[in-house]
Amino acid sequence: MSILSDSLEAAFPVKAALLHLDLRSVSAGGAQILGPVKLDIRAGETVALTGPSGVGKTTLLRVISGLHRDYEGEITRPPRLSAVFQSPTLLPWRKAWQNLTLTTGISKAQALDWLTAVGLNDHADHFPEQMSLGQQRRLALARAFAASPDLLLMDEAFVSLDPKLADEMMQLFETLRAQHGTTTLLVTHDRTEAARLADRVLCLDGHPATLRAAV
Ligand SMILES: Nc1ncnc2c1ncn2[C@@H]1O[C@H](COP(=O)(O)OP(=O)(O)OP(=O)(O)O)[C@@H](O)[C@H]1O
Repeated sequence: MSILSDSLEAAFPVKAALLHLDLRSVSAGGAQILGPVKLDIRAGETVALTGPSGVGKTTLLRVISGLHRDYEGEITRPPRLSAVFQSPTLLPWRKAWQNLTLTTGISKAQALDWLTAVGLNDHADHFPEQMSLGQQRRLALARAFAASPDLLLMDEAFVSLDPKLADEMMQLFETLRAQHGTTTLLVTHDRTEAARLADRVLCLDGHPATLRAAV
Protein backbone atom coordinates (compact mmCIF):
# COMPACT_ATOMS: atom_id res chain seq x y z
CA MET A 1 0.00 0.00 0.00
CA SER A 2 1.35 3.47 -0.82
CA ILE A 3 2.26 6.04 1.83
CA LEU A 4 -0.63 8.20 0.56
CA SER A 5 -3.29 5.49 0.90
CA ASP A 6 -1.82 4.45 4.30
CA SER A 7 -2.20 7.98 5.60
CA LEU A 8 -5.67 8.35 4.05
CA GLU A 9 -6.79 5.17 5.78
CA ALA A 10 -5.38 6.42 9.09
CA ALA A 11 -7.27 9.70 8.67
CA PHE A 12 -10.52 8.09 7.46
CA PRO A 13 -10.58 4.51 8.79
CA VAL A 14 -12.74 2.22 6.66
CA LYS A 15 -15.41 0.67 8.89
CA ALA A 16 -15.42 -3.13 8.89
CA ALA A 17 -18.61 -4.62 7.48
CA LEU A 18 -21.22 -5.46 10.10
CA LEU A 19 -22.43 -8.29 7.89
CA HIS A 20 -20.04 -10.07 5.55
CA LEU A 21 -21.31 -12.74 3.16
CA ASP A 22 -19.15 -14.70 0.78
CA LEU A 23 -21.33 -17.61 -0.32
CA ARG A 24 -20.45 -20.07 -3.06
CA SER A 25 -23.88 -21.69 -3.17
CA VAL A 26 -27.16 -22.16 -1.29
CA SER A 27 -29.44 -25.15 -1.79
CA ALA A 28 -32.95 -26.06 -0.60
CA GLY A 29 -34.78 -29.34 -1.02
CA GLY A 30 -31.78 -30.81 -2.86
CA ALA A 31 -31.67 -28.10 -5.56
CA GLN A 32 -29.22 -25.23 -5.83
CA ILE A 33 -31.05 -21.91 -5.50
CA LEU A 34 -28.26 -19.36 -5.14
CA GLY A 35 -24.91 -19.20 -6.89
CA PRO A 36 -22.02 -17.05 -5.67
CA VAL A 37 -23.29 -14.20 -3.49
CA LYS A 38 -21.00 -11.59 -1.96
CA LEU A 39 -22.47 -8.90 0.25
CA ASP A 40 -21.02 -6.51 2.82
CA ILE A 41 -23.33 -4.28 4.86
CA ARG A 42 -21.80 -1.52 6.96
CA ALA A 43 -23.15 -0.16 10.25
CA GLY A 44 -25.97 2.32 9.69
CA GLU A 45 -26.74 1.22 6.12
CA THR A 46 -30.14 0.16 4.83
CA VAL A 47 -29.89 -2.26 1.92
CA ALA A 48 -32.92 -3.41 -0.08
CA LEU A 49 -33.03 -6.81 -1.75
CA THR A 50 -35.39 -7.21 -4.69
CA GLY A 51 -35.93 -9.90 -7.31
CA PRO A 52 -38.61 -12.07 -8.89
CA SER A 53 -40.86 -14.33 -6.85
CA GLY A 54 -39.22 -17.62 -5.92
CA VAL A 55 -35.69 -16.46 -6.74
CA GLY A 56 -34.39 -17.02 -3.20
CA LYS A 57 -34.70 -13.72 -1.29
CA THR A 58 -36.29 -15.24 1.81
CA THR A 59 -33.87 -18.13 1.71
CA LEU A 60 -30.96 -15.68 1.71
CA LEU A 61 -32.44 -13.90 4.77
CA ARG A 62 -32.81 -17.31 6.45
CA VAL A 63 -29.15 -18.10 5.68
CA ILE A 64 -28.12 -14.77 7.21
CA SER A 65 -30.26 -15.33 10.30
CA GLY A 66 -28.85 -18.84 10.80
CA LEU A 67 -32.16 -20.64 10.12
CA HIS A 68 -31.08 -22.17 6.79
CA ARG A 69 -27.80 -24.07 6.93
CA ASP A 70 -27.65 -25.72 3.50
CA TYR A 71 -24.97 -23.43 2.07
CA GLU A 72 -21.28 -23.32 1.25
CA GLY A 73 -19.24 -20.25 2.03
CA GLU A 74 -18.52 -17.81 4.82
CA ILE A 75 -20.74 -15.54 6.87
CA THR A 76 -19.70 -13.02 9.49
CA ARG A 77 -22.78 -11.74 11.25
CA PRO A 78 -23.20 -9.45 14.27
CA PRO A 79 -24.40 -10.99 17.54
CA ARG A 80 -27.88 -9.50 17.75
CA LEU A 81 -30.29 -9.99 14.87
CA SER A 82 -34.01 -9.18 14.74
CA ALA A 83 -36.46 -10.07 12.02
CA VAL A 84 -39.79 -8.70 10.85
CA PHE A 85 -41.80 -10.90 8.52
CA GLN A 86 -44.86 -10.37 6.33
CA SER A 87 -46.84 -12.30 8.92
CA PRO A 88 -46.46 -10.64 12.34
CA THR A 89 -45.67 -14.02 14.10
CA LEU A 90 -46.87 -12.83 17.52
CA LEU A 91 -47.50 -15.01 20.58
CA PRO A 92 -51.31 -15.49 20.37
CA TRP A 93 -51.97 -16.21 24.07
CA ARG A 94 -49.96 -13.26 25.35
CA LYS A 95 -50.98 -9.63 25.68
CA ALA A 96 -49.31 -6.98 23.55
CA TRP A 97 -46.91 -5.87 26.32
CA GLN A 98 -46.01 -9.51 27.08
CA ASN A 99 -45.21 -10.08 23.40
CA LEU A 100 -42.45 -7.52 23.95
CA THR A 101 -41.16 -8.54 27.38
CA LEU A 102 -41.11 -12.30 26.76
CA THR A 103 -39.19 -12.12 23.50
CA THR A 104 -36.73 -9.32 24.27
CA GLY A 105 -36.22 -9.41 28.07
CA ILE A 106 -37.22 -5.75 28.53
CA SER A 107 -39.29 -4.68 31.57
CA LYS A 108 -43.04 -4.05 31.50
CA ALA A 109 -42.39 -0.29 31.84
CA GLN A 110 -40.06 -0.39 28.82
CA ALA A 111 -42.63 -2.43 26.88
CA LEU A 112 -45.29 0.19 27.61
CA ASP A 113 -42.89 2.88 26.33
CA TRP A 114 -42.38 0.90 23.13
CA LEU A 115 -46.14 0.50 22.70
CA THR A 116 -46.48 4.28 23.03
CA ALA A 117 -43.67 4.77 20.48
CA VAL A 118 -45.64 2.77 17.89
CA GLY A 119 -49.05 4.25 18.79
CA LEU A 120 -50.37 1.16 20.59
CA ASN A 121 -50.60 2.54 24.13
CA ASP A 122 -54.34 1.76 24.25
CA HIS A 123 -53.72 -1.86 23.27
CA ALA A 124 -51.22 -2.96 25.94
CA ASP A 125 -53.62 -5.54 27.42
CA HIS A 126 -55.02 -6.76 24.11
CA PHE A 127 -54.20 -10.14 22.65
CA PRO A 128 -52.97 -10.18 19.03
CA GLU A 129 -56.32 -11.49 17.72
CA GLN A 130 -58.01 -8.43 19.23
CA MET A 131 -55.80 -6.17 17.09
CA SER A 132 -56.02 -5.28 13.39
CA LEU A 133 -53.35 -6.49 10.96
CA GLY A 134 -51.86 -3.00 10.89
CA GLN A 135 -51.69 -2.92 14.70
CA GLN A 136 -50.14 -6.40 14.78
CA ARG A 137 -47.54 -5.26 12.25
CA ARG A 138 -46.70 -2.25 14.44
CA LEU A 139 -46.34 -4.54 17.45
CA ALA A 140 -43.99 -6.79 15.45
CA LEU A 141 -41.96 -3.71 14.45
CA ALA A 142 -41.75 -2.59 18.10
CA ARG A 143 -40.64 -6.08 19.12
CA ALA A 144 -37.87 -6.07 16.52
CA PHE A 145 -36.52 -2.65 17.56
CA ALA A 146 -36.97 -3.35 21.30
CA ALA A 147 -34.47 -6.21 20.98
CA SER A 148 -31.79 -3.57 20.15
CA PRO A 149 -30.57 -5.48 17.09
CA ASP A 150 -27.20 -4.87 15.46
CA LEU A 151 -28.89 -5.91 12.22
CA LEU A 152 -32.59 -5.85 11.40
CA LEU A 153 -33.88 -8.22 8.72
CA MET A 154 -37.24 -7.34 7.16
CA ASP A 155 -39.06 -9.64 4.75
CA GLU A 156 -41.91 -7.90 2.89
CA ALA A 157 -42.86 -6.16 6.14
CA PHE A 158 -45.05 -3.55 4.40
CA VAL A 159 -46.84 -5.78 1.89
CA SER A 160 -50.65 -6.39 1.87
CA LEU A 161 -51.44 -3.11 3.61
CA ASP A 162 -53.53 -0.41 1.97
CA PRO A 163 -51.36 2.44 0.63
CA LYS A 164 -52.12 4.81 3.54
CA LEU A 165 -51.31 2.17 6.16
CA ALA A 166 -48.18 1.08 4.29
CA ASP A 167 -47.03 4.71 4.21
CA GLU A 168 -47.69 5.05 7.97
CA MET A 169 -45.72 1.87 8.67
CA MET A 170 -42.81 3.07 6.53
CA GLN A 171 -42.83 6.42 8.33
CA LEU A 172 -42.77 4.57 11.64
CA PHE A 173 -39.87 2.42 10.47
CA GLU A 174 -37.98 5.53 9.28
CA THR A 175 -38.52 7.25 12.64
CA LEU A 176 -37.37 4.25 14.68
CA ARG A 177 -34.40 3.66 12.39
CA ALA A 178 -33.33 7.31 12.73
CA GLN A 179 -33.70 7.18 16.53
CA HIS A 180 -31.75 3.95 16.92
CA GLY A 181 -29.37 4.05 13.93
CA THR A 182 -30.43 0.52 13.02
CA THR A 183 -28.66 -1.28 10.19
CA THR A 184 -31.26 -2.99 8.01
CA LEU A 185 -31.51 -5.51 5.20
CA LEU A 186 -35.01 -5.50 3.75
CA VAL A 187 -36.63 -7.69 1.14
CA THR A 188 -39.29 -6.08 -1.02
CA HIS A 189 -41.00 -6.53 -4.38
CA ASP A 190 -41.78 -2.85 -4.46
CA ARG A 191 -39.21 -0.66 -6.25
CA THR A 192 -40.70 2.55 -4.88
CA GLU A 193 -40.46 1.20 -1.34
CA ALA A 194 -36.86 0.08 -1.98
CA ALA A 195 -35.88 3.48 -3.39
CA ARG A 196 -37.55 5.29 -0.50
CA LEU A 197 -36.08 3.24 2.34
CA ALA A 198 -32.69 2.00 1.17
CA ASP A 199 -29.24 3.49 0.64
CA ARG A 200 -28.51 0.70 -1.86
CA VAL A 201 -30.86 -1.52 -3.87
CA LEU A 202 -29.66 -4.99 -4.90
CA CYS A 203 -31.36 -7.56 -7.10
CA LEU A 204 -31.22 -11.35 -6.96
CA ASP A 205 -31.69 -12.78 -10.42
CA GLY A 206 -31.06 -15.86 -12.54
CA HIS A 207 -30.94 -19.56 -11.74
CA PRO A 208 -29.05 -20.27 -9.62
CA ALA A 209 -29.48 -16.65 -8.59
CA THR A 210 -26.70 -14.15 -8.11
CA LEU A 211 -26.68 -10.65 -6.68
CA ARG A 212 -26.22 -7.41 -8.61
CA ALA A 213 -26.95 -3.73 -8.15
CA ALA A 214 -30.51 -2.99 -9.26
CA VAL A 215 -30.83 -0.70 -12.27
N1 LIG B 1 -37.15 -25.79 2.61
C1 LIG B 1 -37.27 -25.81 1.29
N2 LIG B 1 -37.37 -26.97 0.60
C2 LIG B 1 -37.47 -26.98 -0.73
N3 LIG B 1 -37.47 -25.89 -1.50
C3 LIG B 1 -37.40 -24.70 -0.88
C4 LIG B 1 -37.28 -24.59 0.53
N4 LIG B 1 -37.21 -23.28 0.85
C5 LIG B 1 -37.28 -22.60 -0.32
N5 LIG B 1 -37.39 -23.45 -1.35
C6 LIG B 1 -37.47 -23.09 -2.76
O1 LIG B 1 -36.43 -22.16 -2.98
C7 LIG B 1 -36.84 -21.18 -3.92
C8 LIG B 1 -36.66 -19.80 -3.33
O2 LIG B 1 -37.65 -19.59 -2.34
P1 LIG B 1 -37.73 -18.21 -1.53
O3 LIG B 1 -38.92 -18.29 -0.65
O4 LIG B 1 -36.42 -17.95 -0.93
O5 LIG B 1 -37.97 -17.17 -2.72
P2 LIG B 1 -38.38 -15.64 -2.65
O6 LIG B 1 -37.52 -14.92 -3.63
O7 LIG B 1 -38.34 -15.16 -1.23
O8 LIG B 1 -39.87 -15.68 -3.17
P3 LIG B 1 -41.13 -14.72 -2.88
O9 LIG B 1 -40.74 -13.36 -3.38
O10 LIG B 1 -42.23 -15.33 -3.67
O11 LIG B 1 -41.37 -14.74 -1.39
C9 LIG B 1 -38.28 -21.51 -4.29
O12 LIG B 1 -38.27 -22.24 -5.51
C10 LIG B 1 -38.74 -22.37 -3.15
O13 LIG B 1 -39.73 -23.25 -3.57
